[in-house]
Formats: sequence, C-alpha cells, structure tokens
Amino acid sequence: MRLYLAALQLESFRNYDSLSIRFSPGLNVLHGDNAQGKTNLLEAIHFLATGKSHRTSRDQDLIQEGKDALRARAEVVRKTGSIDLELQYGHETRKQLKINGIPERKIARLVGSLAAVLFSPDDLQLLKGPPSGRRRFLDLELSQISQNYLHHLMTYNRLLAQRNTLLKQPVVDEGLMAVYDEQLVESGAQLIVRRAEAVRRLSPIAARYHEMLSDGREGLRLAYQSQGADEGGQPDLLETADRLRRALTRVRHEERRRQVTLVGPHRDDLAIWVAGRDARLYASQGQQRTAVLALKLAELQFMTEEIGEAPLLLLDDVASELDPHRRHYLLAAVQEGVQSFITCTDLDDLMVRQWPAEHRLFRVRSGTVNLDEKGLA
Ligand SMILES: Nc1ncnc2c1ncn2[C@@H]1O[C@H](COP(=O)(O)OP(=O)(O)OP(=O)(O)O)[C@@H](O)[C@H]1O
Repeated sequence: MRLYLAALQLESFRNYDSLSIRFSPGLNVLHGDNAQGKTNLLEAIHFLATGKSHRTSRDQDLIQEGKDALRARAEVVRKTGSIDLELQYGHETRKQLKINGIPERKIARLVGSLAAVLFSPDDLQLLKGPPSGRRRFLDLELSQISQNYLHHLMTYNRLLAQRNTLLKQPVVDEGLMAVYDEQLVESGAQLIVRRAEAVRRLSPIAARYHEMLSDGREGLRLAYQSQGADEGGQPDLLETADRLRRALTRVRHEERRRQVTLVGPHRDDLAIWVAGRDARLYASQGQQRTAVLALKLAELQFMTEEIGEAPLLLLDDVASELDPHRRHYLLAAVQEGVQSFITCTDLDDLMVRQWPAEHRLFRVRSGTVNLDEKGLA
C-alpha cells in the first residue's frame, strides 16, 4: 500500500502565483530548465508533509516576493480515505493548519496525513557534513511517523534555548536551572531512546541495500552515538535519563564557563561505518554516494513499515548525480508501489525506457506546470 498526493494547489508560493495540479499515483516527472520552479514544487510538497521547507529555516522566503501570504493545499489519499490538508502562512500571521477544513491549533497535527522522503544533491553531504545534518535526517524521519516524537523534539528545542539563555546570565538562578535540567533530561531521554531504536532498525535495512549497491563488496553499519546511550545497545528510558543527568552534572562547570548546554541529543551523532571504517572521515566520493543512497532507501522502507503505507519519494535532480548502476537501484525503488516525484533538466538521465505505464510528465516553465499528454513515450 502507498499513500499518494492526488492534487496540489499553491498560491503565492515561491515563483508560483497560482497553481492547481493533479498527479499520478505512480510516477511524476517534472521536467524543465534551471530556475523554473521544479525544486519549489518539491519544496511545497515537503512543506505540506512536515510544515517546513527542506532548504530554508526562514518560512518568509517561501512567500512569493511582493505578496503578504502563501497558501498550500493538498488532497492526500490514504487507505483510510482522503484528507484535505491546508497550510497558510503570512508575513503578519503565523502558520495555520486546516485538516479537512477544520483549523488545528498545533502544526504537529500534520503528522499522520502526508509523509515524504526527499533526496536532493545536498544529501550527498550527509556523511562528510556536520553532525547536525545526520541528526536532522533522524529527526525528520521520526517526526513524520510519530506526533509524540515531534512533541518531545519541539519541547526539547524550546528548553534548550531557554537553558542556554539562562547560562548566559551573569548570575544563574539555580532553582530555575534545576527545573530546566529535569525537564531537559526527560524530553532528551525520549529523543535518545527513539533515535537509537530507529538506528538499530535502520542499520540492517541500509546494510542490505548497501550490499546490493556495492555488489556485496562492502558492509555498512550504523550506530547512534550519544552520551546518554550505549552504542549498539537498546537503551532504556530511565537508564538514559540517569546517564544524561550524570553527564550534565559532570560538565556543570564547563557549561558555566562556555555558557552553552554541552550534553544532550543536540550533540549526538549518527555513526556510519563502511567496510569497517568511519565513513564520516574516510569515505571516498563513490562510497559516500552509495552509503547515502542506501540510507535514503532504508528510510523509505522503515517509514513504510511504521506508517503501514509507503510515503512519497521526492527526488530532486539526483539522477544526474548518480552513475548508471546506482541510478538503476534508485529508479527500481521508484517503481515498487511508491508515488514519486522526480525533477530533471535532461530526460535522458532517467532511462525513460524503464518507466512504468502509470506516470505523468509535466513541463515546468517560469512558475507554470503543464501536463505533457504524450508522457514519456
Ligand atoms: N519567494 C519567491 N518569490 C518569487 N520567486 C521566487 C521566490 N523564491 C524563489 N523564486 C524563484 O524561483 C526560481 C527557482 O526555482 P527552483 O529552485 O524551483 O528551480 P529549479 O527549476 O529546481 O531549477 P534547478 O534545475 O536549477 O534546480 C528562481 O527563478 C527564483 O527567482
């Protein structure tokens, strides 16, 4: 089973003035020159799935230049029925969510409507880039399958910001600090336990994909690295909270000196080993591509298992970044009962002959999207 996006409407979103479009439940190819709006379209889908853009943390950037507010609306088909999802956001108004026409107070209520795995050229930096990218990879995946996780993540981030502000005061209020510490430990332990469990499950799935992609030559292993968890073990909530509490006590003086919170899930990392070596340090270009692809395919499978339906697969110009062998595996995933959206400037990169019958080809040109009736034939 898969969930799918049947229709999308945009108003004043990036370079889309007004757009209304219906998609294939199978493959959707978005073809056009550079800077026409292909990525903006995937960004809109990601925005509806997660409440956030995948490439900016500044929501204002999404509003069309010269306009006051944007609107994005999706018709999502799930096995339980269809869902009408709407997000509005303005320079003067905060983000507003409606599900089936009913306003929801919390954006976190988005979880459970639309889910997506996005793969863009930036992801190729996942291995060699800073740990924040790898934490984000885990957070995005878990936030989309669990409202509870998203709730803890938002709580943790808020507490962390408050605690860091407190640490910067000339005189630290010890009573308040003790309260923050306890709350931070509580939500932090939740994040660590959920992330570590997800990594434990992702590891063998990613290893399987990796083995296929490297013709069985190289093994891949993932581990969650945290001061609050045993590497590889299955952490227990109380034990993790205890560890975190002890770690906070240990770094107490150092934190006062540096005026920032030094332990917790915001400092953790996802370790990736390829052929027994730390890929974050040693992976070659080719090894990085293979490992990232294996991670993304594993994410898709893991989310499918968790949600009970395959999420959307959004591929932003990645086919051109991969060699034919890796591309073949990626495109095979596209055909296995997943609704996918692929942007490209050159259709030849997509190995058109292998495409399933259930597809639509769209031409994207300066903020307009037109269905090409001939399709990929
Ligand atoms: N807030 C905005 N208001 C209006 N136009 C915008 C806004 N943000 C971006 N754009 C425009 O959107 C276009 C970029 O679109 P997009 O990033 O989707 O390109 P693309 O079609 O994916 O191209 P490429 O193949 O180069 O990635 C640019 O012309 C840019 O000026």
